[in-house]
Amino acid sequence: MRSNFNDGGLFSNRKGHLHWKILFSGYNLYQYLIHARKHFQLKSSNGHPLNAVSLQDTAILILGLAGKPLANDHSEPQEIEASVTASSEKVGSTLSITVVGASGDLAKKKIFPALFALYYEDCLPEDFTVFGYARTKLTDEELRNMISKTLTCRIDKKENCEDKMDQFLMRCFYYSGLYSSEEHFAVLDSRLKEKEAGKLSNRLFYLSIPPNIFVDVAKCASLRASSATGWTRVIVEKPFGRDSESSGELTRSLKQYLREDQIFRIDHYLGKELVENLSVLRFSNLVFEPLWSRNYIRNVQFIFSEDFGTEGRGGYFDNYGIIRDIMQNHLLQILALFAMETPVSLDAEDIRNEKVKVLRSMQPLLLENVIVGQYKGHNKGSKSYPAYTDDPTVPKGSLTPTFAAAALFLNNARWDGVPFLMKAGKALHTKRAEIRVQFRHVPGNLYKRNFGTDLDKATNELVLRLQPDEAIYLKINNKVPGLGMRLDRSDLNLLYRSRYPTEIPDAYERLVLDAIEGERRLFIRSDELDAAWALFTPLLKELEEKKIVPELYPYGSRGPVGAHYLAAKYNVRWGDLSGEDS
Ligand SMILES: NC(=O)C1=CN([C@@H]2O[C@H](COP(=O)(O)OP(=O)(O)OC[C@H]3O[C@@H](n4cnc5c(N)ncnc54)[C@H](OP(=O)(O)O)[C@@H]3O)[C@@H](O)[C@H]2O)C=CC1
Ligand SMILES: O=C1O[C@H](COP(=O)(O)O)[C@@H](O)[C@H](O)[C@H]1O
Repeated sequence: MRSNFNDGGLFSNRKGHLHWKILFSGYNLYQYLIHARKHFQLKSSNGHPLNAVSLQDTAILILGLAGKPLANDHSEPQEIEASVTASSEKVGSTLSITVVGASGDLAKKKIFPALFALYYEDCLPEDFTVFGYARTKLTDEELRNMISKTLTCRIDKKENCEDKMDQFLMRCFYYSGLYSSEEHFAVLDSRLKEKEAGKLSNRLFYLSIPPNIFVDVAKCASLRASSATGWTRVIVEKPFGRDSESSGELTRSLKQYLREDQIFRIDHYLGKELVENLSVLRFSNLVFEPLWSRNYIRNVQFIFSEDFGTEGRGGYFDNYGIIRDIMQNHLLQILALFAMETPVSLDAEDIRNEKVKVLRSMQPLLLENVIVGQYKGHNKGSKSYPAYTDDPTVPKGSLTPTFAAAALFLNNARWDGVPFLMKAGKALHTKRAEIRVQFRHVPGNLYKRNFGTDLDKATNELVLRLQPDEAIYLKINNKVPGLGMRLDRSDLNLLYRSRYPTEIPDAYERLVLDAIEGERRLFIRSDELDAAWALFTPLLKELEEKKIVPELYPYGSRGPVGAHYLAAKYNVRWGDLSGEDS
């Protein structure tokens, strides 16, 4: 179990806790809290003592046991949750995780492996159960066989891994049911109760299913399989609608059955290590924050590229396209984190308040600032690569973009006039995700003549490579050693695999753990979602109404040339095409 608390400091540096220790010594509160700490102090990703409140409520609970009232129905949800969390320690508590859509691709590829990794890292509570739920008929054993194929051990920690896998699999069970059947969820509830054995239960539902059945499942889970004693939370996978209207409708429907604080809208890019590090880099290093504005930054680029097509997911993809699949969520979320003002604290609401301000400050996205593309078939040597429209699940003549580039602007004092460029594409020449920050020219540069006419090539560029091979590097101009005065471009390079020889956790591990711990910072709040859709919906409607034909690009190429013209319009060169990268 990950623990946040510094043993020596718990009571001495928190005045209130010291007070309680004395006040409740008759209940052996110290022992109680130490025990609670051991079992409940899971550390969330913001590194804060999340359960400090719970410990406080432990004291309140004891006060309650001594005759004062406990949180009632009028309390804030978090307060109830905290009191319940605390009371659970008396009777023992358990966590039940139900993966709805357990037979699907995401569940097998990401969710079960993330749960195993958390178990292996001792991040799950001692008492937990995992249930798979889907329509496919499977026995517990068949589910275990299915998921065992995708569980992996950490490269750097192999010891006891096989045993741990077996132990984990023994905690996994399956129930086959329909997504809209309250009766089936009632049976699931009784199966969960059997495993929970009368303990206080916290329940997490992961909706790894197509979006058209989100609401059915939220309804059935909420009405028939909610925990009666602990918290119930629901992780919802994207897509959260396909425009403002459908997203608003989805939010309203979900909120018929769930409170906002129970809904965890996942954007797995927010769980990526380098996206987490973006704020650390900026706010904890004096050298970056003063440069973080229009005064020093010429443009910022958010680049996503995959070297494979929609293989197998064409049916889903054709209804969404690359703008909805990648830009409206992953890239825009990173942009918001990048551009936000310093939040009041690292608390979820403070960070999300700042992000939403960025999203609301975006200038409308004009069609003239967007280019779209679609990959076409291509032969290379003896190998042939299919066109997007060769996918049998894609309608012939589809105009759905598999590539898009956009120039966005923010209407605020910090970023006025700075182009924020996004580029996302499938079936390109490489698999990569990066944030690139290109700085302005050095005014009155003494070494100007050493760069020749191409001053652009000599600007500093900060690159955060999110994947693969995580790295942060800064392109600088440097004197080539020797008697002459020759400059070249070099990198100050932080290559993660050299500096941190441990395996980086998958984004899903961090996010599932945060959901278990009630840490909402990396999940999308409904107002963020509304603002993100408000930005993209008019553009998407215009593209569809005007039936804009995407520019074709060969499978495995660098994408349509239109992207260069778009960047050039703002005097920008795409950083990933400069050919001098580490
Ligand atoms: N796969 C990925 O890499 C990613 C997926 N997502 C999102 O995660 C969610 C799950 O993705 P993924 O696992 O790929 O999805 P799948 O298409 O594999 O669906 C998951 C499960 O849902 C059930 N299902 C599928 N279609 C229907 C339908 N029309 N009606 C009712 N049930 C259906 C099936 O289970 P059964 O038939 O057994 O009931 C299936 O195994 C989706 O919302 C997706 O957009 C997000 C990011 C990446
Ligand atoms: O959400 C999605 O993300 C994946 C890419 O995720 P990554 O973590 O492998 O970079 C993308 O392939 C998929 O189309 C999209 O729905």
